[in-house]
Amino acid sequence: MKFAIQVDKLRKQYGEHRAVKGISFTVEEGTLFAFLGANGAGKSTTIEILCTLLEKTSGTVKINGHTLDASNDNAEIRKSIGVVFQQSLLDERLTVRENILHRGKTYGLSRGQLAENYQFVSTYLHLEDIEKRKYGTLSGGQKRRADIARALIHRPKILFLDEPTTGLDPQTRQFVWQAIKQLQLETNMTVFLTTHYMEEAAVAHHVIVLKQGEIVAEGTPDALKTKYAYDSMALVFHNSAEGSKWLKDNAISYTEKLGIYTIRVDSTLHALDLLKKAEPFIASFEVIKGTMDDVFLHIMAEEGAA
Ligand SMILES: Nc1ncnc2c1ncn2[C@@H]1O[C@H](COP(=O)(O)OP(=O)(O)OP(=O)(O)O)[C@@H](O)[C@H]1O
Repeated sequence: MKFAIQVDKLRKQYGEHRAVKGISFTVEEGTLFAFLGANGAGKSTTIEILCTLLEKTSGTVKINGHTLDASNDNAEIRKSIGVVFQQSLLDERLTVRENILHRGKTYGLSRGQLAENYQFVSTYLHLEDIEKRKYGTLSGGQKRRADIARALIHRPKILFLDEPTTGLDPQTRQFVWQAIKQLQLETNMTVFLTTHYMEEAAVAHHVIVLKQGEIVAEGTPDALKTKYAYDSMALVFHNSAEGSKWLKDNAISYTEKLGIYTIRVDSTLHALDLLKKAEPFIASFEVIKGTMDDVFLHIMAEEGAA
């Protein structure tokens, strides 16, 4: 197994404030890695350190085999990563194409290589319709596409994205997110992202939940869902009194709201088993799968609200 990122006991202190408290984790090459956390958890601080933009207080960090803060390594790290932050870095007065090509030149790419790379980013981010427009005139979603294209022009091994879809409308968010996922899958690039959207974290290979500078949970989305979320089943009975009696007689705990009885189930098969037994009483039912939202809420509640 090859690691794109290795972080060991990373700490960051702003004066007296301990923003990151000795976290350790690894990111496998070619995976999509999601960093979750409530506001102020330390996500941006961590990502800025990994991208060489902020000095760490202590700990070791390796990016693509280069050790952060070792001689010349930070320059090598910068060449091998692409970064998209919440604030854009593109020039409002230049066209999208000019902005991206200008960025490519700062990496010393040859004319041929630059043209090839531009074609690559343009295809993935669908730049055809916006490349001739000035960056300052674009919508939020169009800007985001250009931001990501700029970060990819030198074909980095790792793409860092700090809340890439925050503030976008749902349709644009979906579009940008599809492009990121497709890129990751088809080019085997490592993608490290912070996000507030649980459905985005749900498709990551690995998720870390950060709280007040510490890792409070990590694993695959499935493992986290198994541990922190559960499936439930909503039942409507022909006769509520008879239905609730059946639940009580079978020692099944439930909550009830407006005649809908919700019970916890271990799995879909468990739900099926219960349905067979309670069939004479049931007018309708719905099995509700546990979500990453449940995971996040559960972890936040468990560890005390931020
Ligand atoms: N330059 C700074 N000086 C002092 N404290 C800071 C500085 N930058 C961040 N902090 C503090 O460090 C903690 C972590 O902040 P950080 O921005 O990394 O969190 P975050 O998880 O990215 O939050 P958000 O989701 O709101 O962006 C917060 O308590 C924040 O107030």
